[in-house]
Amino acid sequence: MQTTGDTGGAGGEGPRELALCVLCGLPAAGKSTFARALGHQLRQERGWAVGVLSYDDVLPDAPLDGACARPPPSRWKALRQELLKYLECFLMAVINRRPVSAPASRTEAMWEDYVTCLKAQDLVFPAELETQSCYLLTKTAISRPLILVLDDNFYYQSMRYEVYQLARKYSLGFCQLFLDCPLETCLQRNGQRPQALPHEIIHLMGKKIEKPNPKKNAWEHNSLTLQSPAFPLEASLQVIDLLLTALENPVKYVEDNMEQKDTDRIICSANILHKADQTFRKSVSQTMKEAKDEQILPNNLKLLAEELNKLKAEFLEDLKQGNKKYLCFQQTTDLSDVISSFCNEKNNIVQKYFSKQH
Ligand SMILES: Nc1ncnc2c1ncn2[C@@H]1O[C@H](COP(=O)(O)OP(=O)(O)OP(=O)(O)O)[C@@H](O)[C@H]1O
Repeated sequence: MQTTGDTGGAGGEGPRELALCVLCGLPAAGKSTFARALGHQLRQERGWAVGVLSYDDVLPDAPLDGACARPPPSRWKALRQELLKYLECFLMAVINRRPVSAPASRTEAMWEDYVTCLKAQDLVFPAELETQSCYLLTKTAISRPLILVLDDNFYYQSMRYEVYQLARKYSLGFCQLFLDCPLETCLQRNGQRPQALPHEIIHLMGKKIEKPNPKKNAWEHNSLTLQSPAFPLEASLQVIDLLLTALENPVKYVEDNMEQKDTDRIICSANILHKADQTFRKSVSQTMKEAKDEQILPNNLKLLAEELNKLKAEFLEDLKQGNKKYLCFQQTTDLSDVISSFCNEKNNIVQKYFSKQH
């Protein structure tokens, strides 16, 4: 193993290629098996450095509350976040070409397992004065594209988003691989493992899992779904493509703005809908009051109210969908065209009932 020599900063080499790859899927979908094979392939065929961080290897799996196979959810979440802090320590070391220092606040056994995982993949080695809390980066870790594969279920998008935020914070590449394995296959594979999870957990996760959804979440755009059990050769080309895209397109601040724009647009749309709803309601109730004053028959009053409410619902739906002539509403807060169109159609309906009356 070679050392980095002066780990205090090997400036002048420019930005290095570094990407985080989130691997997600149901328990026993084959994530760890896939991650190992992928790591091997990338090292052999591409000469890349790869760190597979299997959460199962680092997070405690002993029942802490004595009742389930894993710690209770709040503790579990805290542990996962702690692990991301450890990952951040490593990332900062790679980016700044410095030794990896242990965070002051850490769970000792977990930190040791984490470092063991990095050492086993030739990414760090202990500093000369072997202190438990300081490790040097290997040449492997700093001399080539580095892919860090995070292997866990990541079944909620919020779990994956935490990793994305880390990528954004340090302008790293980011991608997601979803291993889509039928529930039955997962149950069957799980049943054959020495330490099988209770089947109910897999059933439950099957119901809860939020697959990567690039249409809904802009930040998930660089995602790939692989159909398990078979991961054909073509898939590996797709995977390489995904990783190359991540390496070549680190998450940039501009995406932050795009996300903010998405959020602003959603808030703006909601506000516009609310405003339109209130205006339509007011207009309908004013018309109904006028109709009563005109002494329209009760049965006709009922029909008129139904027609006007239907019209209101249609207009709101059109707005929501950005349909027809209101397509541009998402970019504007001006509702005057929509309201005048609503009033015209409303007047046509009202006219029918008023003329029946006279
Ligand atoms: N493509 C495959 N074909 C057949 N069996 C497989 C395949 N991939 C994995 N397995 C088997 O399925 C079992 C679960 O695999 P693995 O540990 O890789 O899943 P996992 O998704 O990482 O599970 P967990 O999330 O619970 O850690 C193992 O016994 C493994 O040998």
